[in-house]
Amino acid sequence: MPELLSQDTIENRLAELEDWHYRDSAVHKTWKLKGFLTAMSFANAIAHLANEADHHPDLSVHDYNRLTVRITTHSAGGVTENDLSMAERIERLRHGG
Ligand SMILES: C[C@H](O)[C@H](O)[C@H]1CNC2=NC(N)=NC(=O)C2=N1
Repeated sequence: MPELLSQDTIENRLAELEDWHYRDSAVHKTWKLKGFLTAMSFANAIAHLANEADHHPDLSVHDYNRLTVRITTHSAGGVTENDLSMAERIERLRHGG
């Protein structure tokens, strides 16, 4: 089972990523996209990535054009390397990496 990371470790890693925050035992970010379908498409792209990695974030398309992603490791009850790694992969996806 992946181990829980300390708040310091989590915050140091998130400092390398734009607009990601640590709260309530999870890392999360909200994007404002061009429109509803853009937000849905981005959510779907993340869903494919997540399924491949077998690590599944909470995804919420809300307020017309916003997507909120919340990532935690359910089996560990908090943030592990798997969550930070997924956040980094989502950023690369978003920036076409
Ligand atoms: C069997 C399978 O690997 C587990 O159920 C995985 C699936 N996806 C998961 N996703 C997340 N976010 N946390 C988990 O603990 C988790 N466990």
